[in-house]
Amino acid sequence: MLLRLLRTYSRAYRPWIIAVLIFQLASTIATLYLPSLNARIIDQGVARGDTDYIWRTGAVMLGVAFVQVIAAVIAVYCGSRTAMGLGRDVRRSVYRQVGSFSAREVGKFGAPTLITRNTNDVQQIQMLTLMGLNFMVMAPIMCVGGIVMALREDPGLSWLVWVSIPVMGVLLGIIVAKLMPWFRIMQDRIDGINGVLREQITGIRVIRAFVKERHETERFARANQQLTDISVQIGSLFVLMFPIINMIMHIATAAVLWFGGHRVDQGLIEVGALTAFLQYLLQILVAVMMGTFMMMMVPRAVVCAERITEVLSTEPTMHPPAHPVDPASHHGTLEFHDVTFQYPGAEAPVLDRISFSAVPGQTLAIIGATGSGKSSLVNLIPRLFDPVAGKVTLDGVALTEYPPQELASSVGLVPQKPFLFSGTIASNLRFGRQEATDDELWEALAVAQADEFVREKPEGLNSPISQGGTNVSGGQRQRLCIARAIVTAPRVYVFDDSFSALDVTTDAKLREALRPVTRQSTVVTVAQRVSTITGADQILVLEHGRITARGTHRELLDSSDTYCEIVESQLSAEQSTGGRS
Ligand SMILES: Nc1ncnc2c1ncn2[C@@H]1O[C@H](COP(=O)(O)OP(=O)(O)OP(=O)(O)O)[C@@H](O)[C@H]1O
Repeated sequence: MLLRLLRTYSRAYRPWIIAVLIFQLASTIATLYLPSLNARIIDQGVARGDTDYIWRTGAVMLGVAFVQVIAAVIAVYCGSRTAMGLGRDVRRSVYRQVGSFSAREVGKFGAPTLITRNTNDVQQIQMLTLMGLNFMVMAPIMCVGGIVMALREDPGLSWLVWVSIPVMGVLLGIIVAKLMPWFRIMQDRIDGINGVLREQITGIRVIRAFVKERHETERFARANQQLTDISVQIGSLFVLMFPIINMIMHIATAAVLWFGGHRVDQGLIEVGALTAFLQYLLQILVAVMMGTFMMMMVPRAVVCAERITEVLSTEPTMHPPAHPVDPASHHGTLEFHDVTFQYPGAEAPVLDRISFSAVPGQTLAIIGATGSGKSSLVNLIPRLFDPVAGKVTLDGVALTEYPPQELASSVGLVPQKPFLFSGTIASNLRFGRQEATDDELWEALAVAQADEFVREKPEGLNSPISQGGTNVSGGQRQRLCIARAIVTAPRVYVFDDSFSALDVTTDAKLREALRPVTRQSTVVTVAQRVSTITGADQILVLEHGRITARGTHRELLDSSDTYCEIVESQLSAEQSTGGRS
């Protein structure tokens, strides 16, 4: 998974990677050459008192060291560019993929893990690439080159090399095998803590209102402790790792000096060669150490690559049509034909064989108990979900065959939970139609009964809006969302309980102002308050996902007991008796 991901995304950086290889090779060869030059200075210069030789070889050493530094700097630069670019590309792909997800896929993963996967997980891959390009090239060359050079200096001490490397290798294998599942748990726990934090920050007001701070603090503490526990567990292996490597290096040094000293004594090698051998052995072990460091990162990166690939390979269930059909007319006639809808994983459908049609210039209202499926129904209109059976058409064309852009500009949804983006009031209002003029924005605000409070703000249309629109009140947010839909001038307006946060007077004024604006359009409105839908041309009564009655307010008062119950529970006794007579 990791290799496939790296292979795919490193393709664009081939020239840079080749440059890294060349310069790392140059730098490593230079590093390997230095101890042997040093040995020659000792054996042929110092031991024989040949100052000229020392100067000449010293100058060569200086030149080699200079080449090594320059090559290393260039290699690190190229490696960093590659790693950062690769990270950016993976992030972009994940972002695009998540952008193509329908609510179904987003619901399957959950927002916190999608965020972690596109930030923390990609960062792990980026780090591995960076370290890999810097160390993974250098470490094997240094290791093999070091072995060759060390054996050239004294084959008699070669057994020291053959013993120390496998010891390190076995240790590494054990540790990497242990780390792999732990890293998977760690990434899951990062998801967990992100999820808790996100929920708590979003619901901070509710938490305070219900004095649940202590409970929530404990919940966070639990998630935090779980992450800490696994981090400590992983850390304890890291802590063990480096002393073990150090110990092996010290034992190897002592062994080289002990056995090498005897060989010098016996005249089998010279002091300079012994020094070079020691330096090579240490270089080999440092290379193994670097490899170890890399290996430590690999298990975590493998887990991250799996998680990223899972996102990238998830097929969005909602496809844009292969051959989009442009409707012959653009009026806004909306029809549901025997539509059944079920949430993924749910046991039963939430909408059962729903059929109705709504025509331009008319208002269709949907009323029903909480949980009866009103929001689910209207969410099908902008194609947030697709029905599992039946079809929804707009001007005679099934939504599944609509060009996505066309559908987006045809349906203006004001969601139940109004949401604004960080920016300004103007940038939010222009969300659906960038070219709208300031005058048009003010007109929309006036209809939405929001112009007054916007005018009161010193910066007017340019007043800042914070993420989610948290710096305006619930009612103001709702009105701005209504204004945003008006600016788009869609063929179908969908108001999902969009007037609930407004007081009765503002609600009435807004409705009055909306009438001329929506004259040419179809209006679908979900309402809790009967008073807001009495003027609707058609009212659907929804019960457990089924339409149990339909008609105008008057017709329903005569025909639907459920509707009458709702009316009686909401309107004053005077109004309801007046209506029945
Ligand atoms: N994302 C979801 N996944 C699974 N089930 C869901 C999801 N959203 C809603 N439901 C379920 O679908 C049913 C209908 O919900 P819906 O939100 O459409 O009702 P509603 O009539 O709009 O309610 P309200 O008036 O409270 O907004 C409920 O039983 C709800 O639990």
